[in-house]
Amino acid sequence: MSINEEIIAVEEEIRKTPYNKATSFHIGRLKAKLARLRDEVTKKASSKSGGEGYSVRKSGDATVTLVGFPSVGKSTLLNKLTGAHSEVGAYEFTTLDVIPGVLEYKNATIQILDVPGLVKGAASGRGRGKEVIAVVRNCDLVLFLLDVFQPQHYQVLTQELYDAGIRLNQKHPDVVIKKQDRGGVTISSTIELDMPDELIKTILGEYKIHNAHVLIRENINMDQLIDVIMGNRVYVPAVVVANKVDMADEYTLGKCREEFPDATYISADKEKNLAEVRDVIYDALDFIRIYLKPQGGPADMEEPLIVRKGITVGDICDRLHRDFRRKFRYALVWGTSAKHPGQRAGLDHVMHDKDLLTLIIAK
Ligand SMILES: Nc1nc2c(ncn2[C@@H]2O[C@H](COP(=O)(O)OP(=O)(O)OP(=O)(O)O)[C@@H](O)[C@H]2O)c(=O)[nH]1
Repeated sequence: MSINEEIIAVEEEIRKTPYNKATSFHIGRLKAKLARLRDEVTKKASSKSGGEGYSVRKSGDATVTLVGFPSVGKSTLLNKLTGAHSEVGAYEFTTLDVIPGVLEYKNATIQILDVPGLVKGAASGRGRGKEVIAVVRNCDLVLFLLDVFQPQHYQVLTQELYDAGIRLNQKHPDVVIKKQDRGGVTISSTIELDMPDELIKTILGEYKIHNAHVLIRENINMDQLIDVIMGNRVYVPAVVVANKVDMADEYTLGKCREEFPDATYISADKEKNLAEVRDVIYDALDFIRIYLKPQGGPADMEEPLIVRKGITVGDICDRLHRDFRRKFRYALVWGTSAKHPGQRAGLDHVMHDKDLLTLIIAK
């Protein structure tokens, strides 16, 4: 049996097994096996491609990947948003390589990548899918572009990315596994868990983890536990945009809206609602503005530094100059992240939107 056949067999068995307390251990083992098999396939696929770079170098403040089936209008949207010259064709697979475009919006420079259509089987290395996956793994936001006539594509696309270890609109589970040399598995949790300890131990056992401290701070399911054990998952935000509304009748549009009430409905070709797409991208990227204030002088309120939410003083040092972290003495912070105006802060201090920052760097 090939790995892909094995995967199908295990998936089938999971689907067929009714979930209850008695079968949960069996299912847990199957899921662990499935995750391992999928990982093997992904690794094989990437080693076959010689590991050579398909990736486009990241530039700007954030990178967005357009993901969609062939001919849904990705090249058209990219061109309209950024003025890049991605070839637009009325046939499938016009995008043969990654085409980067740059969207300048509200002081942010956002790189948008149009990648070859993701087709079923991408995670297993079919078509050019594995290259798309490599790009998606490294981006900051996935923009699913759907054809309003074919919303069912969404399911295929998200499943494809899921199988390749990409988790959309999810946070890394709040679980820490510390492997030990002996002492068995000890589990501590700060909340009540649906999964019994024995099941957690069974799943860990599938990965030959027999001695470990496990700290769990949220009510996770089996899949999330496996994600933590595998350790190579990426967590990426995603938004949905439905295209070609100019051709859609009320019924088609209504059906799509029912399924995707939060999607943005556009016509890339007729430039309808493109401003909304820019806002959706900007908001989903969670940008914040930091105003740099030279010591003793006024802050530069004209050109804030555009960074992502969660950024620390240390990260900002790295961005400004390669020596700043090493020569850093302390920072002064004004704004909502500061306990009081002009609070002294260290490298780990997390900045908020519209904070003012002074860096004191040794000469
Ligand atoms: N009616 C209509 N047609 C559109 C719209 N956007 C794109 N198209 C057309 O759809 C076809 C495919 O568009 P592309 O932008 O090449 O699609 P793509 O997703 O980049 O396709 P691949 O490169 O094959 O992955 C072209 O004929 C476009 O003119 C739209 O909003 N409305």
